[in-house]
Amino acid sequence: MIQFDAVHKRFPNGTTAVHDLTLDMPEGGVTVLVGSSGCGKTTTLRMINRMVEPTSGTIKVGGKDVTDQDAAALRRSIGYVIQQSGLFPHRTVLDNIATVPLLLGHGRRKARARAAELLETVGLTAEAGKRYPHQLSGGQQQRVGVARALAADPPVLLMDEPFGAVDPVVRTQLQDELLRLQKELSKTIVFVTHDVDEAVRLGDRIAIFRTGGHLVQCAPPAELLARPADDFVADFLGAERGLKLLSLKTLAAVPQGPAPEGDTWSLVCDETGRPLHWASQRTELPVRPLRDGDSLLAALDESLASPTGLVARVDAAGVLTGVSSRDDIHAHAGQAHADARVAA
Ligand SMILES: Nc1ncnc2c1ncn2[C@@H]1O[C@H](COP(=O)(O)OP(=O)(O)OP(=O)(O)O)[C@@H](O)[C@H]1O
Repeated sequence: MIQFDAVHKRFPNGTTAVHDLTLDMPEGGVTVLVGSSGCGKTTTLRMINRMVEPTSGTIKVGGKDVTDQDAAALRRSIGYVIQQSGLFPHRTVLDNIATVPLLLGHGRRKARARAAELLETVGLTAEAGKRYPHQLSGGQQQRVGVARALAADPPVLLMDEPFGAVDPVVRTQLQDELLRLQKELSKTIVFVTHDVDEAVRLGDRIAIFRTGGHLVQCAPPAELLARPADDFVADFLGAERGLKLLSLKTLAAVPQGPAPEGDTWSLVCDETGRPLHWASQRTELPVRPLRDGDSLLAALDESLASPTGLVARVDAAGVLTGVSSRDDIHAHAGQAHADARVAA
């Protein structure tokens, strides 16, 4: 757990970057800091590992006041990932990842073995480990940045716009990877972003700041979307709050029935039962089969694209389990909103 208690940061030039911040960031969860440019997100993050010192107030990590600890040792014990990956250009990828374990006194062999393991964890090949950072794509460099931050197995990971400089497709992949890793590792993560969708996707809790370093609201994404504290938060979350909420709910509970046969449209599957397309006498249209873990938003989208309004459901192996109707999906979407309003 990371605890901010009445933390204030005023820079020598008179700028107040963080104003009286009291905030708990739960252990093993992802707390996302969002807000417009200059509202104090990075300053908040950097006070956790003492790259910036607060003017007043206390910050505790795991119950210990950070100012009671040696700043360099503290920094090494906390993973830190930034937008431009911050890799050493003249060291190979493997050596970059091994940096902190080496600093911590692990032998060279052990540090490199750990680095090789991590390379795989973040989805890179052993061959990539031999290259230099400039020989990797932006997305790959960010993966190396994450691997390097994880190398000393720190309980806390600070991530400052780590996926801000890559294209939307790679960004989604990196978010997926982070969610997968987090399921296994349960780190306490503090993640800064400008992107509301990224915040909703990754955050267990989202803290919204406004200019002057004021925290406006901190809540789980569903609660924030269902009941923003004020107009600032509502505006910041954007017009499609309802749809964003549906991105948090899965399709699992929506009933399914058998696929239609002998109708105008039929669902054609291959010999193993995997859906191929919708077919009528005159034409074929694509099908996007969904799994239980896919979102209600994806289901709603597919039900609108589907010529029958039906969504093909598949199991983990991609084999058809049934279809769900647009009406049933819509009903669950409405229920998700009602539940969020009650829970908020
Ligand atoms: N070293 C510094 N000296 C003076 N002012 C600073 C310093 N670092 C940051 N600031 C100011 O403090 C405020 C908060 O900055 P910070 O970088 O924390 O915001 P941010 O929310 O992370 O912004 P962005 O989203 O643009 O990265 C800004 O007004 C910034 O100009």
